[in-house]
Amino acid sequence: MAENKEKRILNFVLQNAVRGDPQSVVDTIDTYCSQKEWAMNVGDEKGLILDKIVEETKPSVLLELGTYCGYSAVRIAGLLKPGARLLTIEFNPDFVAIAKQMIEFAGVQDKVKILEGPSETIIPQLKKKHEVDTLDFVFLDHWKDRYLPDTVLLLVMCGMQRKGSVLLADNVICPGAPEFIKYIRNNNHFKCTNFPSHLEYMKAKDAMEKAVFLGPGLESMC
Ligand SMILES: CNc1ncnc2c1ncn2[C@@H]1O[C@H](/C=C/CNC(=O)c2cc(-c3ccc(F)cc3)cc(O)c2O)[C@@H](O)[C@H]1O
Ligand SMILES: [Mg+2]
Repeated sequence: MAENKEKRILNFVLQNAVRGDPQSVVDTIDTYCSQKEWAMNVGDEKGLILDKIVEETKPSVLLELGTYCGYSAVRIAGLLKPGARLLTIEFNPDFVAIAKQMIEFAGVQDKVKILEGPSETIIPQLKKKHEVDTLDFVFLDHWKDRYLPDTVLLLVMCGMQRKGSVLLADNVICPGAPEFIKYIRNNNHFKCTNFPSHLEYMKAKDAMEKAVFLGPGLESMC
């Protein structure tokens, strides 16, 4: 198996984190990625913003786009109430394998289900194949130019957002998601809040955008 950065991150966790302890896994990844090799995890500073928004939303059904190594999946799962579940979509099979082991090591495999494949294919399957009625929380952290099309897909799938559903997008400054931001801030069915922060493990400015769905207008009733 080719040794790559993601494998080195996983091995560092397996050797240094406490099995069954999500916070320990998150802290260990942050230690490795801040001291040894940078990686595109949401990280500790933006992670605290993510934590707060998950805790105040008290979601039961969550979706993440872009699992990568499973850092945010483990972080979110550690905050969920009993019975709540996180579906996380990832199309890179190598990253799926890494994230699966990361999630199992953290002991949150009963709360997290990795859906392997492209979001544009899996989102339309959520209702029928994955028994999702509506989503309480969606974390966008995949390719930045896919934030907008996938948000529209989630809305168009009718009922994928209920009144009060929360969309949280990483990296709206760095690398940036300008089309998504323009759309969501001008859509009067969403109430948006920006959370300034910094790029994970760096000094560069970044931000997260929270968009609360206010409910469908008559024109979008399905
Ligand atoms: C399009 N549909 C898709 N369906 C399923 N999985 C998808 C996916 N797109 C991407 N993915 C996966 O999500 C992940 C992609 C994440 C993209 N994230 C970034 O590009 C990113 C990039 C930076 C970054 C910032 C500054 C810089 F200099 C270099 C990088 C920081 C971040 O926090 C980021 O999230 C991968 O695991 C990829 O395989
Ligand atoms: Mg990110």
